[in-house]
Amino acid sequence: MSFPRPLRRSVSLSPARTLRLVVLGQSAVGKTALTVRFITRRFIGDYDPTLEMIYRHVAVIDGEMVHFEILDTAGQEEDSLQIEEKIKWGDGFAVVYSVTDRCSFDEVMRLCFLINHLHASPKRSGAAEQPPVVIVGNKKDLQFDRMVSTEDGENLSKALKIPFYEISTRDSYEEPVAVFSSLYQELLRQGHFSPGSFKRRTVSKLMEKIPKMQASSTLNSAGRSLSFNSFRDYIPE
Ligand SMILES: Nc1nc2c(ncn2[C@@H]2O[C@H](COP(=O)(O)OP(=O)(O)OP(=O)(O)O)[C@@H](O)[C@H]2O)c(=O)[nH]1
Repeated sequence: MSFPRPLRRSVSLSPARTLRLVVLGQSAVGKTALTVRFITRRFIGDYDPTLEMIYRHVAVIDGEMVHFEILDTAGQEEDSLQIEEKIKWGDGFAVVYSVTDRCSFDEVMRLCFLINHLHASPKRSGAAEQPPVVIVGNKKDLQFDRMVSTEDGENLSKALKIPFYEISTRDSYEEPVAVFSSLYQELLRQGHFSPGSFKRRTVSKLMEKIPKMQASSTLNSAGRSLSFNSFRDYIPE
């Protein structure tokens, strides 16, 4: 998989595409760790439980500049209206569970159905097409604490016809990249973007209240994304 590609100066970039992704799942499954790993390449061990956060990140994929807006949701109980609002906001979805937490796995199916229900719209190209969703089984490094087998994840993936990744955000940078990359590729395949379009939509009142974090990485002379030193280095907008 060729993602993300270093920026070469000779590449002429089309106008940016903006891709809104929502990371869903129960508390402590690793949603923030996954998002921050993708954006910064680093695994940062401890976070306070997340309130909603939108991360912005720019990556160059196959010569296209892609603006990611990633909504890292709170895993703690929310009312269903709030979750629905967030799901409606997104273009693509990562539904995360921890292989060490059976309850978090049981929640995946409910979230996937909710996403399909809310995005079943004639506006989507190919009415029968599902919105891009991936199921992510995180923390596979914790083999001794495992409560959900790989087979469980694969069976759910087959039943729901949704791609499945079992990953360790702690041990791998490539695996989180594959998760976000596959959502991008699927949105592209579905023709969700008009070529080179810069898609902006109205941000709902609820989303305006969500604190935003700017995480657009700059590119150094070696053509690699600069990482942030720590979570605190993000600059609030
Ligand atoms: N061993 C291991 N620990 C992980 C991994 N991913 C995340 N964690 C840890 O799991 C804990 C929870 O991670 P978070 O990213 O805060 O989880 P979250 O889903 O965002 O939690 P909420 O904000 O409460 O919704 C942290 O202590 C992380 O360091 C992983 O792949 N392996």
